Amino acid sequence: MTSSEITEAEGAVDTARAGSVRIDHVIHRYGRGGEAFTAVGPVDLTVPAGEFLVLVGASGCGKSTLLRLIAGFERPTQGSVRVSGAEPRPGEAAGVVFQSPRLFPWRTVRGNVDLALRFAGVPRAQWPERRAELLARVGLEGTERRRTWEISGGQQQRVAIARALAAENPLLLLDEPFAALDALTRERLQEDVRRVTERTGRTAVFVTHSADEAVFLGSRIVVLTKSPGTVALDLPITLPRGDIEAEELRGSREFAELRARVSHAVKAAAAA
Ligand SMILES: Nc1ncnc2c1ncn2[C@@H]1O[C@H](COP(=O)(O)OP(=O)(O)OP(=O)(O)O)[C@@H](O)[C@H]1O
Repeated sequence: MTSSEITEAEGAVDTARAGSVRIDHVIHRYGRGGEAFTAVGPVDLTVPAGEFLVLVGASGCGKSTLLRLIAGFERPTQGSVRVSGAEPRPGEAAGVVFQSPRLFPWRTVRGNVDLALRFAGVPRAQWPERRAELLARVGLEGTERRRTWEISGGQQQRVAIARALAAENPLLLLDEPFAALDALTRERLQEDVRRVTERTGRTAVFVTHSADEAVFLGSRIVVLTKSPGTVALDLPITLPRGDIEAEELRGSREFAELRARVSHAVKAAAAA
């Protein structure tokens, strides 16, 4: 047992550890004065390093706002957010993947990944090796010279994931990254993201509308109430992972039961 496991077993999570997230009494409002609108909170949430947390909830309940607060794109109106023990700074706190890939269309796959490596401060001499490694990790070997408009939507989203992984950041934030993809591509990418985070030991916070996606990916699922979003359900997911094929897992009774439970909680939270 490592020292961090001992700490967690004792009930206290080491929130200064790289990749951990701590959200304390956070409330976030958009606008000011009489126009102010409370989008989130109050929320208290601690995400230990290495966890795969999925945020689920009805449209407009504040999932993306919470993710933006963790990324450091927004500062909370009240309360505090800490990533790896410090106030998050945009571009430094986490690798972020959005619903649309947001690639540079005039660049090749290689050019897009290299730009991320440059932003991450990786010395140029290491780019070829790191690029090859990142593209292999997301199943894009051999596509380096292709323009982003020459590859499929699923492949574009894989490039976006490779870019987010370029910074070697211990935290990955994903905001409905597969929502625009067809069902088959979506399932494949879910398997890839799960594998990548498991292999690299990264913490992930993933936003989705889908109970199915949440149960497949999450080691923990948090369902938010309708706006302003607060925690309605905090559910650890203990499905077998390493020893079971994705198809078998998706077809299992335990999977179906959890999916039904999450789906029910999302509907109840939206109606409350
Ligand atoms: N920049 C902004 N200015 C004002 N209001 C905003 C802003 N961003 C979000 N909101 C509002 O805050 C609420 C929460 O939005 P948010 O995007 O976080 O929800 P969400 O759960 O991610 O929604 P969806 O699932 O539809 O993407 C919504 O009512 C939204 O209209």
